[in-house]
Amino acid sequence: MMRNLMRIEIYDTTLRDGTQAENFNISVDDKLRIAQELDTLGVDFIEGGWPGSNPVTIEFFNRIGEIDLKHSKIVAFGSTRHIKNRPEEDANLQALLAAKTPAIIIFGKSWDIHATDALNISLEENLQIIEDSLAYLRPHVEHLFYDAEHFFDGFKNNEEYALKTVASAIAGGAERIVLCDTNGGTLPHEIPPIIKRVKEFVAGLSETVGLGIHPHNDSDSAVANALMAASSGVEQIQGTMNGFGERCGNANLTSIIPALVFKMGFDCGVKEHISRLYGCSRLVTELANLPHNHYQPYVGKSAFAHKGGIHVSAVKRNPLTYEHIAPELVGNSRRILLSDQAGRANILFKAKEWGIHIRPDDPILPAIIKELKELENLGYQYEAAEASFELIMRKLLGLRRNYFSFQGFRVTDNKYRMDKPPLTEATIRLSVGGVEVHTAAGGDGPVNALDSAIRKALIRFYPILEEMELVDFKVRVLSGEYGTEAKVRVLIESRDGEESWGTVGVSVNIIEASWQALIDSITYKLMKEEKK
Ligand SMILES: CC(=O)SCCNC(=O)CCNC(=O)[C@H](O)C(C)(C)COP(=O)(O)OP(=O)(O)OC[C@H]1O[C@@H](n2cnc3c(N)ncnc32)[C@H](O)[C@@H]1OP(=O)(O)O
Ligand SMILES: CC(=O)C(=O)O
Repeated sequence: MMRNLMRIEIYDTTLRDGTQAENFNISVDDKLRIAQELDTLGVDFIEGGWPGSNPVTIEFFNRIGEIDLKHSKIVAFGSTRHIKNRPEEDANLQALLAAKTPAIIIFGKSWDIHATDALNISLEENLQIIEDSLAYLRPHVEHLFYDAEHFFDGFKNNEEYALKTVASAIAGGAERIVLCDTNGGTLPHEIPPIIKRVKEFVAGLSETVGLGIHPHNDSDSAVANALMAASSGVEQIQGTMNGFGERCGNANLTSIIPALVFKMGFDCGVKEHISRLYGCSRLVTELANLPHNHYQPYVGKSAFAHKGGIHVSAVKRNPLTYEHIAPELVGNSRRILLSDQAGRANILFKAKEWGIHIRPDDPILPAIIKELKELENLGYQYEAAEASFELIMRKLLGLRRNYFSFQGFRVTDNKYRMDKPPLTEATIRLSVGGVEVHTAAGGDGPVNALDSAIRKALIRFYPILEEMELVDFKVRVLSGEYGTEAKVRVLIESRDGEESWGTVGVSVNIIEASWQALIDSITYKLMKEEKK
């Protein structure tokens, strides 16, 4: 239910804190591409990096200045000055100014032990460097923010001192005090009373300074903490796309933004473009060359994937029954999965998607479900191999054409010298429309050789097969539950210029299982062309 229409700032730090995540590495070009997408999405502030820390970041700030952003303001990040330097000679503060951004944020210490033990300075000196670093930057920049590092831990340990650091930041000219849960240990119930106290304190010092929050996810509470902070009245939420960030990550903006917009009634720049969220989330993982998390709320591939028959049946009647929001709102889409947990509704949904007409009372329906469940019991799995199941469904309905007829194959691996890889060859026999073909081909391995031989045999009849390629090949050993033989399941993903599709094979023999999946893949491509 919409409760208010308060404006809230969305501040993205994927390009800074996100890059502090293990294995998250992106180039300057990637950073520029992400910044442009965040701008199109309507994020208010984009933290580009720490200009004092590395050449990639400096290049980013040089180049982003030449790009005309429509909505977002770029922020340069850094720390308070070093105790030994005066602000005007501190390299870090100078680098922040050289970045020539409309906004700067610096972090300082709120927790007394960080001043005394990490910086090795007195509590008084810490207050001084916070205030004079900000005061030095203030005249040079449109927006000046202060990241109160470890604020929640500092507040719990020494409330009076943590609040003094906030007072120093306000005295230095910060317009936002961003309360950081740097170690990510704070739990949602702790957020409202602390924010209430800080708001009262800040209100006693300034009428214009607002609060922000920057939660980390070490207790798996970063999103919840951000939402608690929003409902406690902060003006700015900081997080990253997909929650990438140091250690367990930052607050995930792909969960926070839809919650703010659709569930809490907040207004923000992203509201208008929120259907780009799914694409933006995928762009970030793609450029970082990381797998996208299927189970991510809102933007994961599985976020609106329905498997249980009961769910599918109800969703078809009214999606609200098992979907908390409409997937299209964030650019995602509903998916119906095929598995041994499917019922009639799953099959009817898929049939419709594949252009197959089956009436809900068609007596073939129970037979299709039975076939699906029996095959899954034998080790086949159709969630990632829907093309194989479409072929089965068409066969049961008498709608499947035989494009070729296989008579046999042989695969040999000849390890003729111990210091050389084996020579692998496949020979196959098949016929197309009564024409017999007997072909051989070599390959890097047995499956590659088999694939090459099948295509060599078929391509002169079906040149369209040139368009397709195998993009993924997965083998899984199916253990005890399927009997004493070690069965394997092979999943193949193929693609052409238009789409990708998955097929499956199961056998105690890996070559046989691969052959089944290969044949399905080729048959699916031929059927697809014919459907056109
Ligand atoms: C909570 C956060 O996420 S903060 C952001 C963390 N991100 C990063 O650290 C990534 C980028 N960092 C870097 O490239 C490097 O650490 C640099 C360039 C910033 C600094 O490198 P170095 O000068 O070699 O120092 P080092 O990495 O050991 O950091 C410790 C120094 O930073 C100083 N420092 C740490 N926090 C602050 C602060 N808020 N204000 C002033 N100085 C600080 C410490 O006092 C210490 O200096 P000292 O040894 O003279 O006492
Ligand atoms: C500033 C920051 O990244 C933190 O305190 O977590």
